[in-house]
Amino acid sequence: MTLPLPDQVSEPPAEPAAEPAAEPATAPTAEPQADSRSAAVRCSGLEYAFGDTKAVDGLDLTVGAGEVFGLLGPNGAGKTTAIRAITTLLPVPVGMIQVFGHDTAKEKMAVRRLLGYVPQQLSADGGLTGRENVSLFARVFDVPRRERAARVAEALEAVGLSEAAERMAGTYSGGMVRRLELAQALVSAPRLLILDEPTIGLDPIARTSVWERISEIRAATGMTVLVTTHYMDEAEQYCDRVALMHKGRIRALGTPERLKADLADVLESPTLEDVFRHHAGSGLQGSSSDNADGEDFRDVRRTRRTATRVG
Ligand SMILES: Nc1ncnc2c1ncn2[C@@H]1O[C@H](COP(=O)(O)OP(=O)(O)OP(=O)(O)O)[C@@H](O)[C@H]1O
Repeated sequence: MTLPLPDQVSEPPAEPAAEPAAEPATAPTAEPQADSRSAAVRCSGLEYAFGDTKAVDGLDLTVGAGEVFGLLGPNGAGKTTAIRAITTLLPVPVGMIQVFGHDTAKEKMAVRRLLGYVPQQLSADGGLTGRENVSLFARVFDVPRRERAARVAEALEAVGLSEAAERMAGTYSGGMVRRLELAQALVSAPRLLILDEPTIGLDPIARTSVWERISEIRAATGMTVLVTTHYMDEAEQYCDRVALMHKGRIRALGTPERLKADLADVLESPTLEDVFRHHAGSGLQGSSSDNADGEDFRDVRRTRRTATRVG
C-alpha cells in the first residue's frame, strides 16, 4: 500500500499539552485512558439536544492517536450526534471537543483539515465513475493539483477498487460503494478517519472486506480511526478500545477483552453484548449479521435512509 502518511501531506499542528482527560463518571472499568497529550479526540461534558430530546448527555471521551476506537450503542444512543459534533458539523452548545488539540468551536477549519468523514448517508454519486467520485473529493479537500491523480489512484488502490475505477458507481455492490466512500475520505490523507456505521446494510463478506481495508490503512498510515457501530462482533474483532453508549452517555469503556474480563465473576464467558446489557440494562437490537446478501447501490441507499429515519 502506498497511501501517504497523514503527516507527510500536511504539516501537523503543534499539540498543546493538555490536562488529563476526565474519566467518564459511569465508566466501571479501570482501563487506562489514552494519554491526552497524544489524544486524537477529547470530549468533555458534551451535551446536545434536539428540542426536548437529549441526544448527548454529558459525554466524556478520549480517543488516543493511532487507535481504532469503537463507539457502540443501539439506534438512538447518540453516536451520530456525537460524531457530527466532533466533525464540526454540529455546534457544541455545552462542553468541549478537541481534535489533536484544536478546539472544534474555535478552530473549525483546522479541525476539518485533519478529518476524513464517512457519514451514514450515501455520499457517492451513482452517475459518476469510481475515479470521478474520488477526484471530486480531492478537489473539494484541496489536494494540490499536481498530486491529485496519484493520490486518487492510491486511495482507490488502498480500498481495492483500481480495476473498477472506470465503472459508474451506480453499478457497484453495497460493499464496493462503502469502500469507494472510504477512498473519498482517504484522499485528503486525514489524521483522523471517522466512520459512521461503515458496514450497515452490508452482507458478512462485504463487512469483512471493509474492515480489512480499514485495518490495512491504519497499519500503513498510523491514522486514528473512530468508528460507530451497533455490531458488537465487529467491534470486538477490530477495535482496540470501545465505548458503550446508551441514552447519550458512555456506560462502559475499555478494551473488549478487559470489559468482558470485568464481568467474568458475574457471568460465565461473557460477550460484549452481555457487557452492554449489564451496563445499559438492555441489549442491543440487530447486532448480529442479519443483512441480506447481494445488496447494491440502491439497496445501500435505502437501508441507510431507513436507518437514518428510524434514528
Ligand atoms: N435531526 C434530528 N432532529 C430531532 N431528533 C434527532 C435528530 N437527530 C437525532 N435525533 C434524536 O437524537 C437521539 C440520538 O440520535 P443519534 O442519531 O445521534 O443516535 P445514534 O446512536 O447515532 O443512532 P443511529 O445508529 O440510529 O444513527 C435520538 O433520539 C434521535 O431520534
